[in-house]
Amino acid sequence: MTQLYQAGQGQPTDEIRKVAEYEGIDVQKLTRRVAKGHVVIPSNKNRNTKPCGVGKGLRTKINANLGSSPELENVQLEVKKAKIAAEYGADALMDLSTGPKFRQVRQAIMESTDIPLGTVPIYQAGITASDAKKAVVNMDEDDMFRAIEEQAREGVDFMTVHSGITLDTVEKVKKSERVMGVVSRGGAFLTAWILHNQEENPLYQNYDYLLEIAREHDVTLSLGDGLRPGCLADASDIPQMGELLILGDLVKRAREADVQVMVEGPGHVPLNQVEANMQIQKTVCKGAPFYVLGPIVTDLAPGYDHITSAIGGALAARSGADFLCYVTPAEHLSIPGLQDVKDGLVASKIAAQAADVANGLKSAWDKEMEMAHARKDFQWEKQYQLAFDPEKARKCRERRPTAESDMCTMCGEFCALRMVRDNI
Ligand SMILES: C[C@H]1O[C@@H](n2cnc3c(N)ncnc32)[C@H](O)[C@@H]1O
Ligand SMILES: Cc1ncc(COP(=O)(O)O)c(N)n1
Ligand code: MET
Ligand code: SF4
Ligand SMILES: [Zn+2]
Repeated sequence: MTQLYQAGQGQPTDEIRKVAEYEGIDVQKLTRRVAKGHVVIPSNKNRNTKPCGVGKGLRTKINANLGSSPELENVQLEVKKAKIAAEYGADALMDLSTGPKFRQVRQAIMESTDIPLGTVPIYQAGITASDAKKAVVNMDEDDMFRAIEEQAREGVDFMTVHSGITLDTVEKVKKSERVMGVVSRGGAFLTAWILHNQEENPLYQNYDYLLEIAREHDVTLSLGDGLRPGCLADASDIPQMGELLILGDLVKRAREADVQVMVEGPGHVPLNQVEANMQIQKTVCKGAPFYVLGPIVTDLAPGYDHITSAIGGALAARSGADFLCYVTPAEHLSIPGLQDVKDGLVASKIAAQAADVANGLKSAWDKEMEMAHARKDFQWEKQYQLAFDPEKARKCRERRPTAESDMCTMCGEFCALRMVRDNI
């Protein structure tokens, strides 16, 4: 019995009750939203985590990507990244490991954190095939479903499946005038597989089997955007939209099978197209939670893509996105380090809060009011405590202290707040 099934019977699950409490919303209302598929709570039956609700009316959530690559693999480093991500407010983690010790990394992350974990099982299938059969394109359907099943048993809470990459959408990519082709890693594995084998994507062809596994372990599916744009010029093009139409159909089928489902989205999108992208997804996918990567709104800032994506992320979350995948300053340049993880998270938290305030979320406004009062009253400790990055705020003030606490070195004795307070 899945959470979606229970919610459909009007029965709030323990997870629904907990999320309703954290978010300060009515349990029955949340149960209805889960039943409709407008909210998902990724929570595998085989793992205990702090439940995190994603979707309509809830605080915008943040995911932090981590994991090893063939170029850098250190299990303890990934555990440290997971801990820093959790410390700076990540609501979920994705282990995107592609190094040989991917199992150890996944296990260590699950053991050292209590927040929901997502994965992309096609990576495991691809790496295993690359190792045992010489190439990713030599993986077969069994390899794919074996990876999904193994990870579902281990307790992975949500899984990205690129089921929208099909013979037809691959054809659309070939015919298109895309500059960047395919930039999604899972999308590339499956596009290459289809081109090599000239067969339909098993994750599409046998989607019902995928749903069976997800239902058995109550895994939430995250329908991958394998054809997301990799540069501004490719945004909102025919391959991206063609894939989205398929995802809309797959959302419906997941819900009919009582499997929770969300949808992944772009990517690299000019600011003026962000809102339309959110509205189209919400319409085509019938209100399914939308999980976006950025969007990055200019490609001219490598080293600062946490900022380019926070700008896009704020507008996206204001326009319907529910879940922001952080982007770190290392994006497009290298695997992120610890500082990158922290900087990426802080930037996403800013984007999410900006959107939550604009969307009128009470909990977001409450914090803004607390900060306003702490500032007015020169309560520095309180300000640090409310800050997304307390350490940085403290360092900034303490490097130039003032003799009196009710001012800072910006204006000194001419402190505006103090001048008016003393004369009113
Ligand atoms: C889809 C997103 O996943 C990110 N991504 C892929 N692999 C890793 C990794 N090992 N660590 C962190 N992020 C990763 C990419 O940078 C892209 O933004
Ligand atoms: C928001 C989002 N989009 C995509 C992916 C998967 O990465 P990829 O598609 O590159 O395999 C992800 N982990 N999160
Ligand atoms: C081509 S780099 C791989 C990830 C990329 N940043 C993306 O938008 O998906
Ligand atoms: S440039 Fe780097 S991040 Fe982009 S697809 Fe290639 S290896 Fe991955
Ligand atoms: Zn990119």
